[in-house]
Amino acid sequence: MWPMGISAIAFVMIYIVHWSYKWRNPPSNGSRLHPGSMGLPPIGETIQFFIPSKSLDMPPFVKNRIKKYGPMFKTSLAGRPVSSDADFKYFILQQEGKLVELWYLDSFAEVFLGYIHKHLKKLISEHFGPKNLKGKLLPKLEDMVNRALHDWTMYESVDVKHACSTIILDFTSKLLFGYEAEKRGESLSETFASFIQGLFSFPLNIPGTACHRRVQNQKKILKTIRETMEERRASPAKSSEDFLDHVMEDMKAQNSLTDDLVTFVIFALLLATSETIPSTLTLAIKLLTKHPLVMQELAKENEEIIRSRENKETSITWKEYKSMTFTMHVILRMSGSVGILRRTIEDIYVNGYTIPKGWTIMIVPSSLHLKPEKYKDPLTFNPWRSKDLGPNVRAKNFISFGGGMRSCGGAEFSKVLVAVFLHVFVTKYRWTNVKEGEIVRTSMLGFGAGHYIKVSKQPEMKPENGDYHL
Ligand code: HEM
Repeated sequence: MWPMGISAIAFVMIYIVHWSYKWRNPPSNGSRLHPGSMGLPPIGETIQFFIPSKSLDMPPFVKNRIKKYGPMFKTSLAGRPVSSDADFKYFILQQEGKLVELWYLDSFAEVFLGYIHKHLKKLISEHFGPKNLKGKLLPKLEDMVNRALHDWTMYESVDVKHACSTIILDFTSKLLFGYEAEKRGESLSETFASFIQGLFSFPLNIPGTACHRRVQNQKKILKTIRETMEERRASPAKSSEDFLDHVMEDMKAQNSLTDDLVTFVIFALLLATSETIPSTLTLAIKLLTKHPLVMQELAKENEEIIRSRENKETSITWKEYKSMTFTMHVILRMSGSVGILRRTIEDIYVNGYTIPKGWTIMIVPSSLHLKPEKYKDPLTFNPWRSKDLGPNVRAKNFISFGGGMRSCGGAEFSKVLVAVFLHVFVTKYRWTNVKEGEIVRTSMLGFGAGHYIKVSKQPEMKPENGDYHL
């Protein structure tokens, strides 16, 4: 009996050692894989990857490995072999469908981006792109910001990210499917906040858990969108020329556009706006508060725009927006909250190493955005620096909105919204910190228990050479 037991244990141990060896030395068809560690099976280095960082600097996971192994390293996340690049991100983003394809750790993101690209990119661009922004949305956005900031002055403190998320979701939900938060007496922001919290929870769907709340909240929003579709089918006269109306028109000709898919895409677009722009704005406000001289410059530049108008009451024109030199590039460059994943569909050879077919390439924007060789003193807050770089250098060294065929469909909308928000905020309001939110970077950018400010109206626009006091 004993010898059999010992043989069985020995067999299991040999199997584990062999499995572990194969895991740590993945097949490469005889070519050289770049250095790095695959961690321990089956999770590899997933836990280290998800440890939150409390700084705007490059995520320690990436920074430490670049220091140890060089700009390219291999690792393993969620059971899959991953190669992280530092130097050829721009190239990879141009290789969609040739050397790489879309792939996400989160199947939700993959499905969303896959469908959107295939069916709805043109429609998204018609609604969120420069033409509609220029012709229709710009004054509406300014009006929305004016009303929101006026409301903020009524509170002793405002959680910036949450408050931004509320106004942006109210705006986009109307744009997408005519949802009128004010009339309904309910903004979608609470539901989304709860959904997002649940995204990073343990995937156990039992009542009382964050995961359960995520599922319930997702269902609730999907139901609201679906009901709107049904109402419109029942009484077409109610149509309002929004995104949903246009998709429903397309649905008549395209069988692949099912109710489920359309509902899901609208949900995903709401999700895209609910997290990204609010984080950017919160970081902008946080950094401006810390850098009064930058704040002063920004206020002067924006006041000058108003002063040079013949009619002071008019809203921002497209030309004025384009003349604003304070860009959100600097904020996004420093926030680096979005990671981009691709799967190789061919072996890729780089600098004597191979990234085998089927591997994941992890594009971490901050390892490019915070590279001192590309941006001198990368963590210094200088909103005007990207202007000095020139458009070509900037395009290659800035990938917060992705690049190539799959670049962000909401990039211009996001840029306009941030510019308009800051324009109104610095020319008409002032603020003080109530409670500073600590930076927490996971795959998204968070601010601890929230970044709270007190907002008040500026008595009047300051004289031309007046100082700006926070
Ligand atoms: C600060 C704001 C935003 C950031 C940083 C951002 C970032 C990104 C990135 C990095 C991608 C590329 C993903 C990939 O290549 O795998 C992307 C794609 C996309 N984004 Fe955004 N996004 C923002 C706001 C928005 C908004 C407001 C919308 C909605 C109107 C939006 C809609 C999309 C769509 C539709 C795609 C898919 C494009 C395609 O696959 O063809 N984004 N975004």
